[in-house]
Amino acid sequence: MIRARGLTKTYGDKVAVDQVDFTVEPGRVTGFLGPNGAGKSTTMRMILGLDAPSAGTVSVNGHRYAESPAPLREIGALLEAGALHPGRSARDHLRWLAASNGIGARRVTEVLDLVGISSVADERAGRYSLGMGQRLGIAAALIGDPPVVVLDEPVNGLDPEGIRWVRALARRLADEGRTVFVSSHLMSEMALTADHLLVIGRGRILADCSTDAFIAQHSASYVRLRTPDLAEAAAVLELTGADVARVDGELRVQNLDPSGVGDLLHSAGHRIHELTLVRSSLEEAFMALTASSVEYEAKQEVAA
Ligand SMILES: Nc1ncnc2c1ncn2[C@@H]1O[C@H](COP(=O)(O)OP(=O)(O)OP(=O)(O)O)[C@@H](O)[C@H]1O
Repeated sequence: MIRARGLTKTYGDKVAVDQVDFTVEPGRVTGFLGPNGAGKSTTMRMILGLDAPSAGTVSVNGHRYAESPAPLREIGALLEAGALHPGRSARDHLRWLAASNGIGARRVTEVLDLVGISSVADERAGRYSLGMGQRLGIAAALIGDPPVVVLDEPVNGLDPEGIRWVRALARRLADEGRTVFVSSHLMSEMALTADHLLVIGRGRILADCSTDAFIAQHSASYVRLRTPDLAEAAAVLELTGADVARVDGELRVQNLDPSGVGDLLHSAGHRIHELTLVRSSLEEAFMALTASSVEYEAKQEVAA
């Protein structure tokens, strides 16, 4: 598992990650969700020992990454695509990685098959599409058969088939009992991929809960009502304690379901032109949750 305690990273005056505590558990996909600049990559770089924390600690399987005798067998990571020698083939790149970590050459063939690029494995990586590059990056992450896998924005730039593939792979890795930590700035993507969510904004953890709990808590709904008798209908509904707002010539009703609204208005003799249950999207919930952090960023930049 991955465990962060008081994890902090500052760049000059800028606090990129601010006293963060979290645990990423094995056997499930944990989504690391936050808007651009929230601190996801910085956190992941600290997990991998690529950046030193300014304060606090982060450990992988109980110890710091830098203390691991065989890091690629401990944790596999996809950080950014394209950090690859363009003249080298996928197979050579993976062979070199395997050899320098004491991993047998057979594993190279296995991971090439696993990510589906065996047929182009001897081509120069410079010719690869973005999707193929991402698959190669994932192959490199998995070469040591690590129990912990960290993927930073793995679906960025992928086509729908590639996105589905990454999702299925993350699921399979978690089902095998691994710790899978995947970052994204897209709520909709995380809702489909992750069992558990860690939401970060302005370097702070804003939510740490199951995806189901997040959806239940944040996907607000209301009943949209169109009627020629707006004021009277609102009065009838308010008498029952419903929360009624008048917006753009319609009523928005909370605390009552559509059949409750319909029955009440019918018995009071009002005509109904529309009765719809409207659910706010998860994307909206996520934007609302992280809005203050984004606003703060924007204001800071304007001030600077
Ligand atoms: N090397 C650095 N020097 C100065 N500031 C940095 C550095 N790296 C990151 N930052 C700042 O730290 C904050 C967090 O950045 P980080 O890249 O971790 O965010 P992120 O959530 O991964 O966003 P994105 O999705 O845009 O990559 C940002 O405000 C960024 O500008």
